[in-house]
Amino acid sequence: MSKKKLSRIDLQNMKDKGEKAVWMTAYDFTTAQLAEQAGMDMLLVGDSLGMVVYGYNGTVPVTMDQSIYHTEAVRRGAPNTFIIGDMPFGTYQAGWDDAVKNAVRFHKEAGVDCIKLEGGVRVADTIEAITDGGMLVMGHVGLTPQSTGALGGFKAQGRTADSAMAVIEDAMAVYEAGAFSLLVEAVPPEVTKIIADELPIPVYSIGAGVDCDGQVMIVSDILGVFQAFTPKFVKKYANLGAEMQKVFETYIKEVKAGEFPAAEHTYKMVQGEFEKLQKMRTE
Ligand SMILES: Nc1nc(=O)c2c([nH]1)NC[C@@H]1CN(c3ccc(C(=O)N[C@@H](CCC(=O)O)C(=O)O)cc3)CN21
Ligand SMILES: CC(C)C(=O)C(=O)O
Ligand SMILES: [Mg+2]
Repeated sequence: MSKKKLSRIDLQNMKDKGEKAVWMTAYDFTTAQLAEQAGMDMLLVGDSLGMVVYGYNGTVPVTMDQSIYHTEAVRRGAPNTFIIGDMPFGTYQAGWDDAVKNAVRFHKEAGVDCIKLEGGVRVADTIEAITDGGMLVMGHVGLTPQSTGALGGFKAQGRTADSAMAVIEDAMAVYEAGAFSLLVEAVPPEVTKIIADELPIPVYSIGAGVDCDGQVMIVSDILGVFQAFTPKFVKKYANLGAEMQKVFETYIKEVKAGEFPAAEHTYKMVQGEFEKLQKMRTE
């Protein structure tokens, strides 16, 4: 099955027609290939890779190089899918110059279609600078995992009127700065609906309810392979972790018992060559 890669216009049309966009994270070639074959609208090479691939307890340690390597692999697996590069912590905080250069790296080295960065009012100028550079920016407001230090943990946002106002103001700032779309994370659905209704650009949710223009999930969560924690908003569509463990156990058992490899997993010597070899070794 070959499909045409979506553009920002397609994504905008989907919002305008009320058609949901579905995306997930991917960090490797194989997963990206399967997602493209399944018809995924977009793929995010999330800095969540720090937690689900590298085992850090947050996203703060993730580097630009790590993100580039994984994004290159995902692009090779999904050449016809809209790919979002996730700007790691520290690659856009120190100034526009840095931010624009790192956004350019994602495009030149990893072939992304857009980049995403976290924050609202405080990153509006940065979004504007990258947009002025001719690149597409997706905003990310609500729970912003790179600032869990400031937020006091991975906590849902917008649960009080004051906090909801702050999330809405962040969303407005991201839009006014020129972002082409916005991700809202871990916010009550009523607040997300206000944002999706008021902003003309597509508004997507992770843990922020159904009343918006699409959803994203972490691939390791929907497959049921990530065990360290499960956010409330995750739906596990399978328990592949248990399946994987069963495979590993069976493999161990069969090798120990001498049952694997069987004849069909081995190579045959060319006719007559083994006899020749035995003769050579006795001469
Ligand atoms: N595997 C994975 N899934 C994710 O959704 C995810 C990551 N990793 N890494 C980056 C961030 C971190 N995220 C998280 C992590 C934990 C909670 C969580 O456990 N929240 C609690 C409530 C905590 C509170 O409000 O105090 C919950 O019950 O949802 C939420 C989002 C979302 N992102
Ligand atoms: C929370 C999600 C969508 C994200 O930014 C990531 O996977 O890094
Ligand atoms: Mg991220």
